[in-house]
Amino acid sequence: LKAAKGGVGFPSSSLLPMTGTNYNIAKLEVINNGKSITEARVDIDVSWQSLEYYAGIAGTLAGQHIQLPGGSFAYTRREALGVCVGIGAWNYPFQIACWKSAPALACGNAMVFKPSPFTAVTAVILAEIYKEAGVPDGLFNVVQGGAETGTLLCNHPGVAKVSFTGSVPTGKKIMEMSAKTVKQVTLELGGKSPLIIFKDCELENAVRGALMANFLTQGEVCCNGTRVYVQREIMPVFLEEVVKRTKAISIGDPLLEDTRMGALITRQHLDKVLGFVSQAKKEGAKVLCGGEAFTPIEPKLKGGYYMSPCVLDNCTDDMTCVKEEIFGPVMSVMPFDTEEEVLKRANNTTFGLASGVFTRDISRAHRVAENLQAGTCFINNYNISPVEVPFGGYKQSGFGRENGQVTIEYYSQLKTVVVEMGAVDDYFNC
Ligand SMILES: NC(=O)c1ccc[n+]([C@@H]2O[C@H](COP(=O)([O-])OP(=O)(O)OC[C@H]3O[C@@H](n4cnc5c(N)ncnc54)[C@H](O)[C@@H]3O)[C@@H](O)[C@H]2O)c1
Ligand SMILES: NCCCC=O
Repeated sequence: LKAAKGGVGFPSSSLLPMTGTNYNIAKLEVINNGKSITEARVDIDVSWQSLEYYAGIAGTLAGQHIQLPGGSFAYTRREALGVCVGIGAWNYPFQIACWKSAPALACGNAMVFKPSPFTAVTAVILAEIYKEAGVPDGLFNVVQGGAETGTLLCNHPGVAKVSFTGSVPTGKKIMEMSAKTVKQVTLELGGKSPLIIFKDCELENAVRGALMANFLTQGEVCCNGTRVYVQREIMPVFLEEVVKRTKAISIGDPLLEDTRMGALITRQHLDKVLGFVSQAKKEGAKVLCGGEAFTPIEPKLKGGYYMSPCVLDNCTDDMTCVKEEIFGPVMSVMPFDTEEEVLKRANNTTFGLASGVFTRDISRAHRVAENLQAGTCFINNYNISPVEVPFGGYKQSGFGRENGQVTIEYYSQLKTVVVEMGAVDDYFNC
């Protein structure tokens, strides 16, 4: 099971069949969400890696010793916040529950977790796993429900912190509710991330990267690089390759080993994504492939929420498909000429979750990473999120981080203890 190390992406070793509990959770996640079994396995691997990582860190939490004059000193203690609420989105149900609860529990907090009502099942499995591992009753709790339940949790005076994963509009409400009792907040919100492909890139990798940046989990990934900027000279060859491979993606029963794209989350969401494609056409974009409801051959899959992955050409920065988060398998491709120009265009958004650059020029790669206004920049890859690496947004994509050591700071508070070793000053002369 430890063969797979990685994140959203597909380390090839993670495609090995799994057995036992992890495989059962992955299957449940497929039924929960509709994503392919190969992806769900990666999600479950990333999830247990998060539990192991923070369990290891728990014993290392430490403060600082500060020497003061006269032998006095101060020290700091990292302490728990109290009851933390976790509210999750439906695209990575089990993984989100682990990314929030593992650091929360490692820091000594209790957590009440509310999954999305569209994917209610696997968070309960996590609660069972914690119980089996010896976590005392009441330390990790799952409550089911939608906006109303989430509102009650955010307004509860006994809650110290809310860690939220979801859309920007809901994130704003969470912040507003939490402000009433000055709760700490972590917001992991949406994105419309740029992926910049320079003409000196390794084209094969850039094409694979563009698929990774757009079509995992049916395109329902917050950090997807859906604004693909391609340097003009290589646009024809890039488009030819990317369209050829997009057309070859196998869509169908997500429980089958060969399937690489399952079903979208709901009929309503499928209609919304298809609506973005229609709007893009009206605004002048050209559909190079996909963008339609898809009916797999198997009779039992009729009526499923499938769509063919879509590549849009002739896009411009002012189009709806380029400005708004679609959260479906729709890639918008645009040409650019210079580094300066593409950086300006890439940063011209209220989002700032992720970004990517493909180039062989090492100086350019780091310069572009420095200048992109996003919480993550992938160089020559995309959508890799190992548990050791902090993940989170800039601008309206949120604040706070998940994964990595830094997340400890978001689930704990610092107490300072000041120790006097001499006499107290007779300042008042009395
Ligand atoms: N940055 C990240 O790490 C990350 C990860 C996954 C998804 N997302 C984002 O999530 C969005 C898609 O997920 P979604 O449709 O589930 O988002 P959403 O905002 O509709 O819902 C997210 C969660 O909030 C709850 N909720 C809804 N209204 C609420 C309210 N008023 N008060 C409290 N809770 C409320 C929902 O029940 C659900 O559990 C996309 O925008 C995507 O980019 C971000
Ligand atoms: N697995 C991390 C990606 C979550 C974003 O949707």
